[in-house]
Amino acid sequence: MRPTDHLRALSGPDWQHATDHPFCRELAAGTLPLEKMRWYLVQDYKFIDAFTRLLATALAHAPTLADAVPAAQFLAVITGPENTYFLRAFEALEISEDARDTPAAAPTRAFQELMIAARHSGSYAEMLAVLTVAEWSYLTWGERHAPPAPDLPFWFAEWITLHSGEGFASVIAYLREQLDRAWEDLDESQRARVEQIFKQAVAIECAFFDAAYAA
Ligand SMILES: Cc1ncc(CN)c(N)n1
Repeated sequence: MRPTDHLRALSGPDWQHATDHPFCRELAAGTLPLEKMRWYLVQDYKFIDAFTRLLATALAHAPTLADAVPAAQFLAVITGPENTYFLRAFEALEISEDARDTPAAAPTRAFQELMIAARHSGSYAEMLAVLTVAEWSYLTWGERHAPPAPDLPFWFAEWITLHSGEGFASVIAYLREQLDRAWEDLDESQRARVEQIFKQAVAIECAFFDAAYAA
């Protein structure tokens, strides 16, 4: 079994919950209340900040230039089309600067802390564990709902297209391959730590969607 399949299996029912959440089902159906989407966008933009820094740090730890290039290209997507998606959605949904200034909610903080710890760990495998959960879980729900219905407003439709399709699938293939390879060089206690981080990241993905859905 691939190490990343082993890690996913360890996260058990949380994986299913994180990748088939009513929040995403309603988003794809266009029935998600806008207040929930506003909450999600404000909190997720805070997630993106720490995520971008973690991805940049993982890139710096890639063993070769060839291993770093896909991360650099993905970084350009996050800081390009994904960043402008947020800015356009804030404007279209009339989310003011003040509303965006709200403190990070508990699951956002938990994610930020996990990403900051991974970033400072010096361990490429730990960084990849968090990145892989974040992108693989999103690809899984994104693919369930792609392509978006043609009449869906862009703040729903583009969130699906950003997390589905060949280009995004190749990012997850890359992250999984990097983590599978890094895993081979870990000793038992390092593997246990990666397992714990992977499981924790999946649990926080669940908590993040639960909080957005309850907003
Ligand atoms: C909480 C969370 N997890 C993952 C992703 C996917 N980039 C995201 N935008 N937000």
